Formats: sequence, structure tokens, C-alpha cells
Amino acid sequence: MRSSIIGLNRIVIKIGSSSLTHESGLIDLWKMEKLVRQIVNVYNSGKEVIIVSSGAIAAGMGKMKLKERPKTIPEKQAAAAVGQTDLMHMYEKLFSEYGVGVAQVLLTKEDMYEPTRVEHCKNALDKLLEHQVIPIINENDVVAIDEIKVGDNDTLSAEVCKLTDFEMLIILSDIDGVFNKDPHRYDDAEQLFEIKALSELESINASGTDSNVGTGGMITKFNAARILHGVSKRLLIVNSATENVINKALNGEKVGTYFNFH
Ligand SMILES: Nc1ncnc2c1ncn2[C@@H]1O[C@H](COP(=O)(O)OP(=O)(O)O)[C@@H](O)[C@H]1O
Ligand SMILES: N[C@@H](CCC(=O)OP(=O)(O)O)C(=O)O
Repeated sequence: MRSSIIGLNRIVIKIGSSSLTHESGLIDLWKMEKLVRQIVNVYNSGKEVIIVSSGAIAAGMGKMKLKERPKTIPEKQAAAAVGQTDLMHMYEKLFSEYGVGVAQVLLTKEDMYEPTRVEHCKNALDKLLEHQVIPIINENDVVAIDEIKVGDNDTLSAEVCKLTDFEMLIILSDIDGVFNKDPHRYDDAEQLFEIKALSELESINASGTDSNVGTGGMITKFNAARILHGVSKRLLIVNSATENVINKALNGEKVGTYFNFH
């Protein structure tokens, strides 16, 4: 039992591309609908939620009938422009079925690090929350290139958790949590359930991803862990495919890998 999670009220939920789409990139309605239902339930229980959602490039790739994830910057920009509207359309449709309002918030790196922009970003998020609207954040992949790009949503979601006074980040991924090595490459990989110190990360073989739709693999999730360690916030990495996983996590059940830096 993870009693330190029970009672947390302000949660950032990051959803990876693979938790929303098929391998082709097209939106997986079944997966998305189940996640939205869970998030509405968390929200209805009185907690505040910010979503950081990936999936724009993947969804665009599906719609544009690309065989694999685009590699050039203009192709990624175009796919993101197509896919982001598709994603938000589905979020809007699903959340409105439960009477919950959502808003699209597209950010670049400067919004995370340049003090005046950080302030503006915080103000906008606070106002949305005050008006009972769930912000759905993504990087603005259409314009954010090179030095103004964060590059991945694991890092972005940790930065969002840091700049707001939210207490915990839950990363929904396609894997049960952190293993001592990538289970997609090693059959004998073993899961770690709790990480209490950053030094523990050094003995873990964290690699990127082989998925057609994902971006950072475990490397960027460890970046997120480092950012949250610096501000003493909690991080949980869980498999989005686990039945009712968000509810289980918030009830303190031992799902996924819990980075408890307190
Ligand atoms: N040590 C590790 N433990 C668990 N997964 C790992 C590890 N190293 C690399 N990975 C890879 O990270 C992937 C998850 O990241 P990613 O593909 O970016 O998906 P998502 O965007 O859904 O989080 C896993 O499917 C796995 O292949
Ligand atoms: N901003 C990009 C996603 C970047 C990203 O980190 O993807 P993922 O590894 O699936 O969380 C998009 O919407 O396609």
C-alpha cells in the first residue's frame, strides 16, 4: 500500500502516444474512451487534473496514411498540425459526454523557462482550473523546432508539474513501469516498484523506444524524475492498459513504479 499517494489532490496526468493510438497512428477510440472515463471519475471525486497529451504526430501520421513516423521536421510539423485537431476533437467529444469542459494549451520551451512567459502560462492554467475546465497540454510541434523545443512530453509534463503547485505526475505508458532493462529487448528484465533516490537510476539500463509512435522511451522518463526530484514532487509510471489504473494508483495500490522522493 502506498499511503503517501492517498489524499493527493492535484495531479498532472501525462498520456503517451501509444496509450491513445494504434501502431498505425490512428486514434484508438477504445483506449481513449477508457482513459477519459477514468480521468472524469478522478475529477468528479474532487481532485484537480491537468492532462499532458502526446499523440499529435502519431494521429497525423495515421490520417495522412504515412507508413512510419515522420522523420524530417516539416513532415513532423505537418503531421502534428493534422493530428492535434483530431486529438482535441476526440477529447472534446468524449469529455463533453460526461459534461466536463476541456481546453487546448500548446506550449514551447520558452513557456517553461522564460520567467514572464512562465507567469503567463501559470495564470492561464490557474484560470482554466478555476473555471472547472481541464487543460490538455501538448508541445506546439508545428512551430516548436530546434532551440525552442522541449522535445518530449515526459520532460514537458514534469516541467508543468514543477511550475504549477501540483503534487504528483502520473505518466501513462505502454509498459508496466521501470524495469532494470528494457523488457522489449530482454526477456529476463525485472520490474522495480519503488525508487527512493536518484542514485538508484544509475544501475538501471534505460533506453529509448522501438515503438512506431512513441518518442523518448525510459530516457526521457528519467529526465522527468530528475526534474521532479529537484522540487520534491512525486512521480508514478504506470501502464495505461492496466484496468482502472488511475483509480488504483490514487487509492495507493501497488501499480507501476513509484518515485517517492520524500
Ligand atoms: N529500463 C526500462 N524499463 C521499462 N521500459 C523501458 C526501459 N528502457 C527502455 N524502455 C522502453 O520505453 C518504452 C516506453 O516509452 P515510449 O515508447 O516513449 O512510450 P510512451 O510514450 O507510451 O511512454 C517501453 O515500451 C520500453 O520499450
Ligand atoms: N508532442 C508529440 C509527442 C512527443 C512525445 O513525447 O511522445 P510520447 O513519447 O508518445 O509521449 C506529439 O504530440 O506527437
